[in-house]
Amino acid sequence: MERVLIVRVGELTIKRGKTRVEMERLLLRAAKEAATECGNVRFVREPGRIYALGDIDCLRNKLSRVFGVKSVSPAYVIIFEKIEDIVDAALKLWGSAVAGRKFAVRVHRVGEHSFTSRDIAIAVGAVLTKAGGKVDLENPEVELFIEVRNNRAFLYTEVIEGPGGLPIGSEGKVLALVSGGIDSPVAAWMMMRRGAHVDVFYCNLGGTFVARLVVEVIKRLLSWSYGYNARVVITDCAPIGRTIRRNVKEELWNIAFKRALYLTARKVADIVRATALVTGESLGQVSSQTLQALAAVERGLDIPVMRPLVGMDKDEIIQLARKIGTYELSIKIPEYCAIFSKRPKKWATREEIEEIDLAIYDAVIEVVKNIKIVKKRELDSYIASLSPPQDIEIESLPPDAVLIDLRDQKSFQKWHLPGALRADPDDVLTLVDRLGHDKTYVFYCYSGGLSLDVAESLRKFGVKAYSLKLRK
Ligand SMILES: Nc1ncnc2c1ncn2[C@@H]1O[C@H](COP(=O)(O)OP(=O)(O)OP(=O)(O)O)[C@@H](O)[C@H]1O
Repeated sequence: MERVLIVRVGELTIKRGKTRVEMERLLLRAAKEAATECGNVRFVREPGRIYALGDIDCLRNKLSRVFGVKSVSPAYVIIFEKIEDIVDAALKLWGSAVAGRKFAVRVHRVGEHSFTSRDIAIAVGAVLTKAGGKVDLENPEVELFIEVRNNRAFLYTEVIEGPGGLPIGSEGKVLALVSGGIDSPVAAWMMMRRGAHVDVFYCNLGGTFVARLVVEVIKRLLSWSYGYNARVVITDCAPIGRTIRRNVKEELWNIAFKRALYLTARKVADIVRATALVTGESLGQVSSQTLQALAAVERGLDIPVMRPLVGMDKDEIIQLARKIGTYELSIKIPEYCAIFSKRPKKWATREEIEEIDLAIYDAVIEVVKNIKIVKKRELDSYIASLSPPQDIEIESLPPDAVLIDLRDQKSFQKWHLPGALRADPDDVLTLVDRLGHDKTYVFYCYSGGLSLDVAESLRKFGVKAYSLKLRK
C-alpha cells in the first residue's frame, strides 16, 4: 500500500476559468516551497485536491500551513478491482487498532461502481467487529475514513485543518506595519491568508536588542509566506523620535509618532509597490484606537489602510497569535517608547495633524532615505549581524555617572545599587531632559537586554549612555 498526503483545497474551488487555473498554479508553487525540507516530493493534481508523495510526516506538517489548503490527510492508497480488496486493506490497516475500541467507518465515493458507500461501510464494519472493535457511529473513539475515487481507495484516520484562505499571490501586494507586538503580526498573517503578497515595515525607535527580537517575530510570521520571498523594510526611526520631542507639543507625541509611522509607511509602499497599508489596530482596544483617533492619523493619506483585526476581541487575537507561532516571541519584547507622553491627547484636529506633518516632514524623508530592505530568505544572516555598539556594556561605573535602575518599584525597594535612581523605560528621556544631556548615564535592569536597548536609543538622542553588566 502506498502512502500519500491528500491536500484538499478550500475557497479557490469556487473560482472559475483562468482565475482558478492561476490560483491552482500559485497554490502548487507555495506547496513546493513548503515541501523543500521534505526531500524528494512528487505532486499530482486533481480537481479540488492535490496528492503529495514522499516523506508523509514531514509533508503533513508543512502543507497544513499553506494558504489555500483546507485540510490534509495522511492516507494509504490502493488500486482495487472489487469491494473485497478495500475490505482486506481496511482489515490489514486497522484490524489491531480497533480491537477493544469503538469505531465508525465513514465512506465517500466518486465514480461508477457495482456497490454503494453503505455496502463498503457494512463490509468493513463487519470484519473490524470480528477483529474485536465495536461499531459506534455517534461517539466513536476512532473514525476510519474511506474515499473511493474510481478504481482507487484512500484510507485514513486524520483530517488536519489547514489555514484555508487563498493562495499567496492571488491578490495584490500590501505593506504590513509590524511592531513585533501581539496584534500586528496577526493582522499581517490575515492578509497573507487572503492571498496578498505581504511585505513588512518595521520602524525601530530603540536599539539592536529590541530590533533583534522584533525581526525574530517577523521571521516567524514570514515562515508562512510560502511562494513569496517577502521583503522586510527596517528603518531606524530615531530621527522621528528626536524631531517629535523637539518640535511637537508633548500631549501630541503619541499621535505624532503614529502619524509619522503612517507617512513613512506610505512612502515605503511606493518603493515596494504596495497598494495598501495594513495595521494591527482593533476598534477601541486602547485609547489611541478609537474611531476618531484612527480617522485623525490616516487623514489625507491617499492609500487604503486595512485593519483586519478591527472587529476582533483581544483574546481572539491572542488565540490566533498562538496558532501562528508569534505570540511566544511577541511577549518577550519589552514595550517602551522614547516618545511616550504621560497625558496624551486621544485624537487631533485637522489643524493639529497639519502642524504635526510640517514638524516631522524632514525626519520622515530622512528615515525613508535610510531604509534597509531585507528579503525573507536573508533574515537569518541579518539577525546575526545585529549587535549593539561594542563599548556600550560596562562592568564598573565611570566617575560622576548617573545610575538608573529600570526594574519595577517593588524590585527597586527590595534592593538596588547604592545611589541608583529608578525610572520606567518610557520616562528615561524625560528624566534625562531634566537632569541634563551633558551627563553620563548608566542603566541596569533584570537581564541586561532592556538596559542595553535604552542606552543605545539614548545615544541616538546624543546622550552618553551605558548598560551596566551586573555580576550574578
Ligand atoms: N514601531 C512600529 N513599526 C511598525 N509598525 C508599528 C510600530 N508601532 C506600531 N505600529 C503599527 O501601528 C499599529 C498600532 O500600534 P499601537 O501601538 O497603537 O497598538 P498595539 O495594540 O500596541 O499594536 P501591536 O500589538 O501590533 O504592537 C500596530 O498594530 C502596528 O500595525
